[in-house]
Amino acid sequence: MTLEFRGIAKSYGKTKALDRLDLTVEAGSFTVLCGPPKSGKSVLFRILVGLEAPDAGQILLAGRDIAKSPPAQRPVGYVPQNFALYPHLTVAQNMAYPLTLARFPRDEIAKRVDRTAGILSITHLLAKTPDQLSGGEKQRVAVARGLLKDAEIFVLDDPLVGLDYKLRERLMDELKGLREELRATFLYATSDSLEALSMAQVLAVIDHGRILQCAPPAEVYHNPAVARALDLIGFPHANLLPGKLGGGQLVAGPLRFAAEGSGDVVLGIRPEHVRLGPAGQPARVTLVENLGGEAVVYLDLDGQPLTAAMLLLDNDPPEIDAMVGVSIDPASVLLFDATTGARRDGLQKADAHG
Ligand SMILES: Nc1ncnc2c1ncn2[C@@H]1O[C@H](COP(=O)(O)OP(=O)(O)OP(=O)(O)O)[C@@H](O)[C@H]1O
Repeated sequence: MTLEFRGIAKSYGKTKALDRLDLTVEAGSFTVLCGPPKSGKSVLFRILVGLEAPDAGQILLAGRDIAKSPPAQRPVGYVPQNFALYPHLTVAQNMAYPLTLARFPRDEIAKRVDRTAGILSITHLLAKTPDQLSGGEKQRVAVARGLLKDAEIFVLDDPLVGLDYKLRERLMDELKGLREELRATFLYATSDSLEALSMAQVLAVIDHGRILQCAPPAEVYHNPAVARALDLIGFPHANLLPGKLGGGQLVAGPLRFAAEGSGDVVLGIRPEHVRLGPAGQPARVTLVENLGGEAVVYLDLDGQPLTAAMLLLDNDPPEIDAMVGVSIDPASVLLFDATTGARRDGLQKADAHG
């Protein structure tokens, strides 16, 4: 069932949490909603689940508006951001709790608990109480509880936050497998753009209660629709520089490219497109983060800060304060309107002469 949010608005006093948000979630997709803290992810989810009512807008499920349906009648399973397990109940009882409340038959509950526990590899924990579990195990139980419902759509609000790297990787894999097994739509929120890029089939970028772009992750990464989407997705963060088009040139601080057009623009340059070598414009290295296989190199190019990412195949990263040559392929420069942030034509046909 396709899920469509249309014009969803929600304010708390003067805070606009959702600003006439539109989003279409394809049936059976793993859609990741990625945006900074306070961008409206949790509020959107609470509205979908029915814990809160929108001020305006529709939630269409297969074309039918469910915005006013009682929560229990919505085919939506929910893993909230701040889960709490009941300390006096066992894992099995914790998982079963929402179904017990909804007066499901006992044998049906037992069947579902066993099945979901099996999928999430927590069968051995079912008789334990929360105080006997590690942080990661508790999180897994909370996820399992949200997935127990017979639902078309499962909503997971930042379920891996706070877990260590290895556990996150494992749970990420399991969640992907789970979606295939349940044949349901997964809508997953995170503020970690690397997590979003690695998990999403479809990536919806949210900021200030609006969707900036909704597309496959590679499309968002390589073809951001607006400057803010480039800024939010990817790490290390993209370089965003103010520039001016005119007289056959694009000038951005010390950078110059041949270019058509006129007006104020913002240049977006991914760190991996800032090439370092003996040739090019001289820049001073201000900081180096050595990540093992690659390094993030922070530069000062004639007063313009610039971030470069370099693979460390056979070479060592440069030393702090060393002078390096910087070159940027004009075809990799993304251009945005300085006022609206909207994408403009790039420099594909131009030559750099920096
Ligand atoms: N019950 C509430 N009362 C008042 N303001 C609220 C309430 N719930 C959310 N907000 C505000 O709405 C905005 C969106 O919040 P929301 O929790 O959806 O952000 P989020 O994207 O989920 O952030 P995070 O990644 O930190 O969870 C924020 O400014 C938040 O302070």
